[in-house]
Amino acid sequence: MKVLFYGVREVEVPLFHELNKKFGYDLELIPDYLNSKETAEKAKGFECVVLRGNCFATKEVLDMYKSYGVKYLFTRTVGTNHIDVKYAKELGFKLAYVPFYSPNAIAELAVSLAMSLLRHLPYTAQKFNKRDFTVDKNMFSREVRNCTVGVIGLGRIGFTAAKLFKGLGANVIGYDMFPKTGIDDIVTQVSMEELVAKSDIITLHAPFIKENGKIVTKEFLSKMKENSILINTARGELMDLEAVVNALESGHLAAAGIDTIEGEVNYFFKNFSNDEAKFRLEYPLFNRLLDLYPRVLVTPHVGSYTDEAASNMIETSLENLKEYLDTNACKNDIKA
Ligand SMILES: O=C(O)CC[C@@H](O)C(=O)O
Repeated sequence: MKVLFYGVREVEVPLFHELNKKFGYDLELIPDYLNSKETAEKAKGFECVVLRGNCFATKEVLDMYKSYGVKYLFTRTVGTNHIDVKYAKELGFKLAYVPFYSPNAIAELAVSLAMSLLRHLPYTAQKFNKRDFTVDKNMFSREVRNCTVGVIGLGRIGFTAAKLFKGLGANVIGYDMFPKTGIDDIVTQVSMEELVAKSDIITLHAPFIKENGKIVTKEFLSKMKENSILINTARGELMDLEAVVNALESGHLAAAGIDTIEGEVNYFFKNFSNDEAKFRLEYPLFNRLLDLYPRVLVTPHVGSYTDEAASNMIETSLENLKEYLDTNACKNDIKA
């Protein structure tokens, strides 16, 4: 079976070949993201196509895939909001996703961003890089054990982040739309209002559900503690970016660590360093955010870019296909 994988990074290629040994598929690994007619055309001749985040399976793309004879449309991600699932089902595609992979990948990034900002590491490193070795009041830090960390979304990733913060000594509180059992020794579950009011660091680990709208709004930010830190390694759509930038610029928020931004497909994974002036004109809001460095750390959606997570995502996708081929069904089918 010929299988096309989009968005394959160089470091992943040996993993694909190793993990495919037990399946023996005919793999085509391409670095392109599915974001244009040209990239959709790359699926000609393949029965199975596997996407990643920022690969958009729109109605137009799905019609093209259908005409090419693609039967299996997978994503090697937890999130599925880049696929028009309803339309894909109508067209009869067999769908699958990766319901979980190493939760530590994302949770560790969230903790790293939070700790770097809490200890003012980017500020300090930037100053030292300019050969200024003086210590100033901006480097004075709170210790995380004297902080309350609020975790929004207590699924596998949120709970792993909670355990890591707890291990560092923080007081960890959490909120989930669907309260969890068996986690009370790690995280105290509270209402969203209480979490927002009490947290020194808030970290988002919820999926983006269009019908529920954004979590981090102007109102949410106004209720966050003065001098608190916001971390988002989940989905950019969860926050009103303009409101976040305003809260940072006004000084109400001390810092933010952000791995996902609404509309990130426009600039993540591309190099604008030779045309910064044009880039600034095109994306003024994103540039206002970037200009807040070193109080703001932005990373290009690399939460899952780790050895363990990449293996999990590839292996589960290959297994999903095997399950479909063996049984004509798959436990990781995407629900409409
Ligand atoms: O494909 C990626 O790079 C990230 C995917 C990640 O956000 C997910 O939903 O699993």
